[in-house]
Amino acid sequence: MKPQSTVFVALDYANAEQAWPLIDQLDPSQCGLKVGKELFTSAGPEFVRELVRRDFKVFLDLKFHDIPNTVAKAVTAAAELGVWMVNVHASGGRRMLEAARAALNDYQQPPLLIAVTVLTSMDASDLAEVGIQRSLTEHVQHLAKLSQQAGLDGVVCSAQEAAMIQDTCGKDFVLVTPGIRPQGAEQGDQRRVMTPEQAAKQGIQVLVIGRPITQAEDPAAALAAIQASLTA
Ligand SMILES: O=C(O)c1cc(=O)[nH]c(=O)n1[C@@H]1O[C@H](COP(=O)(O)O)[C@@H](O)[C@H]1O
Repeated sequence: MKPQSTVFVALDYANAEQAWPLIDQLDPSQCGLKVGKELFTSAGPEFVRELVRRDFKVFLDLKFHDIPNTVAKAVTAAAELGVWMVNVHASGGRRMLEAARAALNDYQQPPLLIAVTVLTSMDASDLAEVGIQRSLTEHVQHLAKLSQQAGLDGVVCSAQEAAMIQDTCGKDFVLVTPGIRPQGAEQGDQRRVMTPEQAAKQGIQVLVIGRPITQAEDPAAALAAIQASLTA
């Protein structure tokens, strides 16, 4: 039996006032919440603390990518907020990843530490343009292995790469997949997408879904429909 996938709603709203109407309709035992750059920049750490107080699992998606000392301090600040998961960019390199890992060593219940491999908005031509010579799949695999060697708990990747990473890194390595699009939903800026049903069948632990929920006429109903499709 494959582990059940948890949907994390990407709260990509301009401010807290716009986010609360949806959050108020959600059950913390049914989904997690992702706070990214837009909302964190406007609503700040107190908003994140309030979500934690309300028992939500919070994925703080600030994709830290900086020198090792700075990233270590930033993931420590995230742990102090009580978030469930925090991410960094794998392309920050081994020493940065190891510094982030070491920074969380003293916590009894540290947040899951996850590395972004290749953004799901990128395709092969985007990668070639930034000078990566190997194929997109090979690059994702390379960064996943590096992240695992550095002691991270898992990676962010496209659901299209899930089986390959499970083969390479094992099934306990946590996979977090954005770029999830229900059949017929607009792809927008995402390039490597998969439906929620297909992704859940692969035993991906965390499905990150934003606009198909937040831009729906009734976001809570859109989330409920996606969740029903996962267990159908
Ligand atoms: O780390 C992430 O969450 C992330 C990594 C990635 O490769 N691609 C990606 O889309 N994300 C985030 O996942 C969310 C996807 O949102 P939608 O495309 O609206 O479903 C956004 O908040 C992105 O910032």
